[in-house]
Amino acid sequence: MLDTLATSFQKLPVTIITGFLGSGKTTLLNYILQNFAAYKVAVLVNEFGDINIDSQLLVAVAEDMIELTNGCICCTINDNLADAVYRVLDRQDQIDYLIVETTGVAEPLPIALTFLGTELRTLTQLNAIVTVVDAETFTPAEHYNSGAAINQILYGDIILLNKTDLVSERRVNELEGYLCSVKERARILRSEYGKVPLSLILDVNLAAFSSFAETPTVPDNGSQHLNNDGFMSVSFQSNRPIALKKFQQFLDYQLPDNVFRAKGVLWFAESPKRHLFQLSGKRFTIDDSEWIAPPANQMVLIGRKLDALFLIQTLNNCLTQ
Ligand SMILES: Nc1nc2c(ncn2[C@@H]2O[C@H](COP(=O)(O)OP(=O)(O)OP(=O)(O)O)[C@@H](O)[C@H]2O)c(=O)[nH]1
Repeated sequence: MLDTLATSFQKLPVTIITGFLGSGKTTLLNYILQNFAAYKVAVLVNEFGDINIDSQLLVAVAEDMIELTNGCICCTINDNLADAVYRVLDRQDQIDYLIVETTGVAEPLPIALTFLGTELRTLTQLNAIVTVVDAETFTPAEHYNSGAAINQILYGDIILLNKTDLVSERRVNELEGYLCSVKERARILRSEYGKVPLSLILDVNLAAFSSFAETPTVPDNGSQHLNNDGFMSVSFQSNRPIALKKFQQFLDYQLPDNVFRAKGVLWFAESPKRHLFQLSGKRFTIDDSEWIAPPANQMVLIGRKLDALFLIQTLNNCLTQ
């Protein structure tokens, strides 16, 4: 019935952006939103953590954006993701393209199967899975510790070797060779800050050739991978400003090695600006912009076996008295 009805509609093209923690997914999404002007795009952004920092980093956070609730998309595959897609479809007169950004710890397969293995396949067209790889931090050995991370590569139709500005040409060539060897048919592209010709990653219809495109079922254990991989997130919020020196101390001496990724909007007592803090692997950046809401601190830290109490107490100690 739905199949017949759907033939009179244009299926909504869908691109899934996946990739390990901090690889550059939101940066790519921002670039797409700024440069895909001919299309009216809806994005579904999902975050691993209680506070949605990504939504604050996107340039076009408008009524088109539907945020999923906390937790990984593929853990809530039977309700949140599908519901959100139906909400987008309900307003399909306005939307030409759907982009789903997964969390860095998401298994891509259950997400893809939401589009391919349910009634949504009659209404949507999974176009491609784009996997962003951090050229600086990617090492096969570490990624193999995470089932989700390697599956992101294995199921990627397009692999974006990002952050090439941070590594040598030789390293990029080696990585490219490695990625070609584990994922023969993938389209591998190099990028800095996600900048690639959009015609190479959007509206490309590559997913039709993916190995799992014919798979008709949704796995029922999609929520297990978070526990298996051991990732967890810790959230910190405060309405009191941070003392810059104490925060520097925290970064230099107190930040545990098992915090792999952190991001947040920070309020420093010494500055009237809004500071965007990003930590990915060992590298961090702090950029400033103007406040668009009353100043406050919001930060999410992600890693394995985190000591939540220690992190929150230590960050609390960074606040001004
Ligand atoms: N030097 C450099 N930094 C980059 C590049 N792409 C992204 N970044 C930085 O890497 C950090 C993480 O980028 P995001 O786009 O937030 O990464 P993400 O994959 O969305 O992160 P999660 O959703 O937390 O997994 C940010 O500080 C970005 O500015 C790049 O090509 N070169």
